[in-house]
Amino acid sequence: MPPEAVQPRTLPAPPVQRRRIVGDAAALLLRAASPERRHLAIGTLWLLLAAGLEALGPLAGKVLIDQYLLPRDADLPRMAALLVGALVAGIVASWLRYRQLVRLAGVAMRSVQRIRETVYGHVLRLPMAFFDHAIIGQLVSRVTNDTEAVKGLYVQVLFVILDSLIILTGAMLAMLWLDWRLMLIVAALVPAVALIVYLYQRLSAPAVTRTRELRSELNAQVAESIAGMPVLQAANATQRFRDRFATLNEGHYRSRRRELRANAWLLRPVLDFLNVLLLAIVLAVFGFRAGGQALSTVEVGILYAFISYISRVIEPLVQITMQFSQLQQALVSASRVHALLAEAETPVAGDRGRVGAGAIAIERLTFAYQPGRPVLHDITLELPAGSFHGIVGHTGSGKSTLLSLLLRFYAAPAGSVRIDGVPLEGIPEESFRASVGLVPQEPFLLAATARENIAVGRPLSDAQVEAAARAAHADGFIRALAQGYDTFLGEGGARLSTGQKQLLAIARALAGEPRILLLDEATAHVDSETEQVVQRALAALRGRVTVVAIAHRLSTVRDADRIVVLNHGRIAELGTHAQLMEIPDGLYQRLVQLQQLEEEE
Ligand SMILES: Nc1ncnc2c1ncn2[C@@H]1O[C@H](COP(=O)(O)OP(=O)(O)OP(=O)(O)O)[C@@H](O)[C@H]1O
Repeated sequence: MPPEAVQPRTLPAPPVQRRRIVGDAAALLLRAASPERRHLAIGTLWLLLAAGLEALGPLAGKVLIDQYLLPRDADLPRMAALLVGALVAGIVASWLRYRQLVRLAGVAMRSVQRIRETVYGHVLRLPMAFFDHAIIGQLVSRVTNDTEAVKGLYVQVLFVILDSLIILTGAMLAMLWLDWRLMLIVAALVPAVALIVYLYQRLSAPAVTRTRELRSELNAQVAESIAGMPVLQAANATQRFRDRFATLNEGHYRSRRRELRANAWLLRPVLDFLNVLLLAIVLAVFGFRAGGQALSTVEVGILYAFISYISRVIEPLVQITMQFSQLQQALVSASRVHALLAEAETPVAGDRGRVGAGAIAIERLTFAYQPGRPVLHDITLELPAGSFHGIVGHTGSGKSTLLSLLLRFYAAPAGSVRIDGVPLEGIPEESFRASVGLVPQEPFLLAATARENIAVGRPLSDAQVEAAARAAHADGFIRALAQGYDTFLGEGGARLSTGQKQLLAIARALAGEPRILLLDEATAHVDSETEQVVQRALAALRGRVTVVAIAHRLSTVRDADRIVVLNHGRIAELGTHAQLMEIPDGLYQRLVQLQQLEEEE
């Protein structure tokens, strides 16, 4: 296998700072749980009460031993009252714990539901520049898997750790009351456990982070392979992708195994050993104090209570530490979700102005994706309302970039683009998107019906959808489908030809009744007949809609009011087809001649 096949395709992650991960995760939890403050407070309060009631059990046992059993004082009514009291306290405590855990489970699930919706909503508002670098599978993983793992964080933090801490505190307080010196011996367990957790974390944290990274890469590869399946199969690359997947998967298995080893060695066995050690120490202390004599009745009672409490201290500590590996994973996930949420959203546009007739004015527009490397230079252009402009130029000359700026996918320098006199950045989003339609180069279709694909969630009547389809000359082929407008088009419109998809995309853009229509090589993949259909559809918009069409196929824009010829990000020529053809040795003329040659070949 070639070495590059095993390299992960994502950039190596910067070393993760533990403190930052915990801080990010805490910020995310607080944010998601803030509407649940009341439930959290009540749940914690009742859990405290439950722990208090549970702590009474061994105390009742101590009193029973001290006052009745050892002195052989069979005061039956009092003994029965003590036992019934302890039983009722136990039942109430169990009921309270059950109710509160159900309550906190609700808090956890609602919070995660909220986080997932927030993350998805946030992703929808991210600027296009973000998606230039995003890997789809990893993003999907953030929205689904990582948010699910955050639920683990809630379950661990809220249920196990909170509940365990409360039980622990209750038992420690009871021991403090019984014999503070013995309590101090038991309390020595807490730093010992802290040390174990620290060691565990040191050993397993890199493996936990790596496991999650690899899982996300596995997702990314599956998503990418499915999206590019025709290319993969045609290029006979499936074996290579299988190998790469297997290597990633093997890495995932190894790092998961490392994690589990640390878990298996450090957690339960060490804690169980500490439990035994502690019992031995407490028994030794009692033996030492008694100095060979029989224990007094008071001491027997205390010994009984202490042995009960030690198991109550150990069990929560075991629970907390056992949850640690999951907690680690959940923390990493939460911090990644937090990082995604920290990505700056597209700035909110102003609230003045709206698109009217659709006149576009571009003035001295210079734009760079990377600082210092402009791809558009000093563009000045007037596009009157209702006009039809074609944009042509060689590959990489900046045509799509200009369109992306008109679409506000990237922020154009303030004031350099105006629509009806209003700076682009000042037009409210709703009004802007409703007035500017796009027909992209790759017509993106949803796995839905033809009707839904034209409406894309907008509240359009059937008549409006069908009128748009007629205007795009798509009505004929849609009606010929098995269920007409209600025909399911398959994932990505798999049941349509490329030309039909393109007409559908035009219908979708027209259905919004835009004032401005932008087309990005809408005829690149269609046959000459469909191209003529598109041309007729565009011609019908003349005077009503401002049309800007990028075209590789020059015949599409031949009839445009003006054709803009871009060359290395600058306007090289501007005029009608006839005017441009007259420029001696002109760029446009050469493009036309080249295309004629290609067609003849
Ligand atoms: N998202 C991006 N990030 C960085 N550089 C980009 C990005 N998109 C395009 N470029 C660069 O900007 C330049 C102009 O690209 P653009 O896509 O606008 O050209 P184009 O004329 O539309 O090309 P084509 O006809 O091939 O679609 C190119 O050099 C390209 O590499």
